[in-house]
Amino acid sequence: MVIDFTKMEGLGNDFIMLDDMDGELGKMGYAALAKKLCDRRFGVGADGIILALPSDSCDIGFRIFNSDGSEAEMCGNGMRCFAAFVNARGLLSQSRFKVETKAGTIVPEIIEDSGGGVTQVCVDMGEPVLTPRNIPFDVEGDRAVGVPLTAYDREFAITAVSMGNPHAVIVVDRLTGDEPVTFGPSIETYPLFPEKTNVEFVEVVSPSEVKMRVWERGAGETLACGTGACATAVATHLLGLTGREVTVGLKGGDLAITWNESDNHIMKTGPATLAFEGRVRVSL
Ligand SMILES: N[C@H](CCC[C@H](N)C(=O)O)C(=O)O
Repeated sequence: MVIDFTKMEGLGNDFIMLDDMDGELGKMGYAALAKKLCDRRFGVGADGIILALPSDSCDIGFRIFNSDGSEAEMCGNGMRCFAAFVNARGLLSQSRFKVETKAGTIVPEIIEDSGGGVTQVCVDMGEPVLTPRNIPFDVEGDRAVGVPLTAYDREFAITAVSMGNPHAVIVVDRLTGDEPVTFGPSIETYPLFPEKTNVEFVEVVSPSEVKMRVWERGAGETLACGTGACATAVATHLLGLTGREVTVGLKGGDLAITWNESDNHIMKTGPATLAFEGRVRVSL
């Protein structure tokens, strides 16, 4: 099958954007397609694929598959790219729309075309989920804040948050940068996370600024993680370390996160960038 695609990235977290409104790609199997296309040697190369799909409940549907073929409930950087993609393809004409995802209804709004293929997008990411059984994180209680967990003979204090997808946020005194590859794989697959987890290592710079490095479930270390930035802002606020407006500094750049006191929604603002468009012949 010959497939037209658009390659986009949000702070270096890169995705192959695919229009599957006619369902033809789904017949190949999205998981196998993701593994094939995301391979950085034998394919196009990306952290994941993102599909535009019909929806009965929202303006449009969204699914994301990691580079290992696993499906995630949501993707924050990918949602910004998705908004710019569906707008550029004319699938939707409005700048603010409702998207059906496995994490519920998500509302992106295109706020500025910065030129050069860069679009600024603000996404209403919905409410964070803090109850461990709904993350899921198999510990008692109605919140998991600073829960001790040992990996590689080192104890970590885990604050678990779901943004539709699970996150284990760990605050460290000072980031060395090698935490994700050193500790990420063992925490991602820790038995207390029955659906595995994304893992964020965080250094608090001030009450309004943190630095974060991430090991993503199903993708490994990435340059940025949008849902992870939201989970980080929630976790550091719960720990009393930051306010409700936080700039999260990632390897790929900064994301502005606000956790609204009024409606408990998380707002995330950042860029979506067009890398290139292409056509690929795939046989699975
Ligand atoms: N690897 C994640 C999905 C992508 C999330 C990340 N790229 C983002 O920007 O939120 C998971 O399996 O939950």
